[in-house]
Amino acid sequence: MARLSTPAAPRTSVTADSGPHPDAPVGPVAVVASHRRRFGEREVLRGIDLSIAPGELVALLGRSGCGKSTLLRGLAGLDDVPREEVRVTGRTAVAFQEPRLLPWQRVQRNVELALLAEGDRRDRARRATAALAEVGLAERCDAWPLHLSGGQAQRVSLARALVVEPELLLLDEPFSALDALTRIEMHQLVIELWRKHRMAILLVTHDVDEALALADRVVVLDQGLISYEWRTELPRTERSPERPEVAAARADILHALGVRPLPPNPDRDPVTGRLPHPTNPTRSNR
Ligand SMILES: Nc1ncnc2c1ncn2[C@@H]1O[C@H](COP(=O)(O)OP(=O)(O)OP(=O)(O)O)[C@@H](O)[C@H]1O
Repeated sequence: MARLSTPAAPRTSVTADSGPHPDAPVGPVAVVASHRRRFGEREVLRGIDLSIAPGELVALLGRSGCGKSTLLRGLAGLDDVPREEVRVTGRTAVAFQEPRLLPWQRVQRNVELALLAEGDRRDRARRATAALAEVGLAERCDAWPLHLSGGQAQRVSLARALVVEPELLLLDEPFSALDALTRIEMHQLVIELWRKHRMAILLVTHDVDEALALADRVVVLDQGLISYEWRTELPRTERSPERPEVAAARADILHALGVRPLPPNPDRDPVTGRLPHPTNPTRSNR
């Protein structure tokens, strides 16, 4: 992975309710240009162009196997990609779908290990403690990973990513294995952390509603190419699914993903909207 050297300069806000840190560089934190990736005979990425601004929160949506994680791995420096195709400025950190904690190390040590090349032992411990407090786990520093709930383990994974103070945080479906309520709490936590630290985030997800609720920009990947983009400056508190522009974006994104809308019930009267007299009560309100 190549890193851009960019001059430090102030930058204007990219969103309605957050934006880059005042000290953030003026240029993009990541630039992907005509990026292709082949595994054997199969070309998984067929010419991706994507630029991520400092402080921007981008959601990457796509069907299973379309190449989302491949693109993320290239950005994270976990794949050998040509430097002219994938350039990243500053630090990156990744949180995956599985927390990937070392079970033989306590929570605190799992987070400290992300800093192995930095500072002295006391500094690493202090930063890990602070990161764990930020994700609400100050009390669990001495716990073993096996004693954590799924949501807690995912919080540790987030703390381990945050502790390196990334300019670009890469999240690869980090909420998909969580129950619905824990997922909502994690969404709120990610937004709080993002507002506070103002790093850019690339969130890989299958969940259209999660993407619409969290992102400034939703990018759809289809058959190795970006097929659709939606940008918004709507504050997150005003993105109810009923809002016409959100509903329209949802329909467009589903269309871009190849999901066809449910056809209207042919039994319903097109003028009155009423269904015929219910001979079968279980069908009466479909
Ligand atoms: N190291 C590899 N070697 C061979 N094939 C690979 C490798 N990594 C990924 N692939 C293939 O590339 C394709 C895209 O994989 P990728 O994991 O990027 O998809 P994805 O969109 O993230 O899928 P999912 O949503 O299911 O996680 C898949 O067909 C996968 O099998």
